[in-house]
Amino acid sequence: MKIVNVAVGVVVNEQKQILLAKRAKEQHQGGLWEFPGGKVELGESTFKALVREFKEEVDLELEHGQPLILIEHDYGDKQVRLDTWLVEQFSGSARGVEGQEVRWVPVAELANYEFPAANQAILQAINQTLG
Ligand SMILES: Nc1nc2c([nH]c(=O)n2[C@@H]2O[C@H](COP(=O)(O)OP(=O)(O)OP(=O)(O)O)[C@@H](O)[C@H]2O)c(=O)[nH]1
Ligand SMILES: [Mg+2]
Repeated sequence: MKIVNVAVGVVVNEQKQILLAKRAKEQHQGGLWEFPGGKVELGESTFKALVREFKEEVDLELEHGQPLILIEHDYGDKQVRLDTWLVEQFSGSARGVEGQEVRWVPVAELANYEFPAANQAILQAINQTLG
């Protein structure tokens, strides 16, 4: 099966809160919380894809980021590679452009949210880096 390359952003604000968005019911892994992001297009760098997706989905301008963790996960119906970045430099104020719920969540409260299975490794990396 073809693997889907996804750019995922863990955006942290000055209060050490992380931006989450709720995936729409009809999307893959719908109804669960996610770190915003999306599919990398042909010829696009991961960070460029991340900048584009954050503007499209939550209206934030990302300025700088660093690689956090690369995860490959097989959902059975879909195989994904989540190239996950930590972003502390950004501007704008987050809103759900596609009508999705968005929320700034303190690192210590992330455990209260339901994520797709692939995200467990991201949560561990966040705890190790910011926790
Ligand atoms: N953005 C994002 N995608 C994730 C996360 N965890 C995870 O397994 N995924 C998976 O990564 C895949 C691609 O993400 P996406 O649906 O956001 O892609 P996209 O924005 O280009 O959306 P589209 O397919 O509606 O155009 C999905 O299969 C999704 O289930 C996460 O934390 N954030
Ligand atoms: Mg997306």
